[in-house]
Amino acid sequence: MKYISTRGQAPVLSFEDTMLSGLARDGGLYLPETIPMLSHNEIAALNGVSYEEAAFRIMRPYLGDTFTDNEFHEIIARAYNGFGHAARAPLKQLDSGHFLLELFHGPTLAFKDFAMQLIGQLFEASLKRSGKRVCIVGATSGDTGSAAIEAFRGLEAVDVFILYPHGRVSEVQRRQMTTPSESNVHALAIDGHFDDAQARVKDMFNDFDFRDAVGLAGVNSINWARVLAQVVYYFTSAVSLGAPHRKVSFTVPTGNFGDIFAGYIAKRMGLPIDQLVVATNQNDILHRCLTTSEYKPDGVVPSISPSMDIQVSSNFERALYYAYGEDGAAVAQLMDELKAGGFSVSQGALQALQESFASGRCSEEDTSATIAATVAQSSELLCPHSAVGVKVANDLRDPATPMITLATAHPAKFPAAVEKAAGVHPPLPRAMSDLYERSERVTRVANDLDAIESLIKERLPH
Ligand SMILES: Cc1ncc(COP(=O)(O)O)c(C=O)c1O
Ligand SMILES: N[C@@H](CCOP(=O)(O)O)C(=O)O
Repeated sequence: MKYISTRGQAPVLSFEDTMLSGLARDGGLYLPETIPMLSHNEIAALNGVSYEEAAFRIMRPYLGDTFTDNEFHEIIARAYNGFGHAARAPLKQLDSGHFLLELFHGPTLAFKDFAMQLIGQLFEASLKRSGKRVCIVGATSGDTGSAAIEAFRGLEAVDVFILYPHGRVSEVQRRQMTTPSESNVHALAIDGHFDDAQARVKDMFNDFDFRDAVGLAGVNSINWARVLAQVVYYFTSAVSLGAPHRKVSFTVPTGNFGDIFAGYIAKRMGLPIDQLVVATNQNDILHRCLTTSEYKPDGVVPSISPSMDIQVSSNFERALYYAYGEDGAAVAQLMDELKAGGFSVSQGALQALQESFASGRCSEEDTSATIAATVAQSSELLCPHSAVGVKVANDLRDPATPMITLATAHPAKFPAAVEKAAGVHPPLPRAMSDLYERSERVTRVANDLDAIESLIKERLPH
């Protein structure tokens, strides 16, 4: 399996090199040259197998000869061993025809653990074999950072620097990033919002001297392996509701477009998905683009679902690549226009996007009201991101088709918003109950590329 860039001008890479290199050298994002299909029978045969076995069967075709089957089985087993639920991604029924896919039973209580725990194991196995060392730099609005730090803390051949927007993540998210004591992990609080942090990370990848000097790697969803790992739970949940013999729909709380894009890949692999619904908070650039064709970032507004406070949605580029008929030059042109303020999607591409994705927006008031109503009706305490999904799913769903809404984080990561909405305090799981007593280690940084690069170079072991 070979991987190509959305902008068409970067070297074609293997799975392993794609995983270790992050952003393509032309600024684009890597995608597999072809998307492998699973047959009707292969999908049906996923029914009743463990999450780990399903993960093996779904991801194996993408890996080429990077690992033997045996090695890959062991990597997957280690990745999901620490999850707090035997099913890994259990489904709960909310009401007739509406199901919640709980993706928060991993070590940092958000869906990011599904990919990050796996990537931690993949990196470790690959780097042990090659003897190489990498420097991971990531941007986070809260959950990617904590999942990355958890997955890579203490690893010999990896240093991790996570940029998070100062004052714009929840206290639990911040503490998950700032309290690990291992010297190879570094939390950096940047003056700015998530889009600034993500832009600086991409700048570092595009600064080839820096990139090559430090051995830069990325674990944001620019990394194809992140998206790939997230494809798995679309299959396992759909199959448990009767796929491939019947269609299901998904609603996905969306910010950087990685999770919903994994759903799109699942559909292209043959999973019979009816609606794929993008659910946004008040930072609704994706909903506006999918309904009007205009993609013009106009400033991030803080919300009670802070992990989705994003206006420059990285993986939308991958969706645009397919919507423009796999035309890398057209994507590169749009990304240039974005740098200058924004772009309009062509009519043909908009139609293609609308054939793949529906969308809706949830206000702050509706987010709180959905948390309150859901706990009253079904005893399920939602985090604000999942509530955005549930509200939009209720607005758009077709009662004839089961709807699965992705519950992307545990309510205990956002206790203030949840308690205000529902009057219930969500306690942290026991393993984390002393989180508020642990001491924090964080460095405040300006939104300045040179300053951040210098700090990283100083901190790296010489
Ligand atoms: C809890 C939570 N929900 C939803 C999202 C949005 O996911 P994506 O960025 O893949 O669209 C995020 C951030 O990624 C998140 O942390
Ligand atoms: N919401 C994310 C933002 C980064 O997204 P990613 O999927 O590209 O890593 C977060 O929690 O950090």
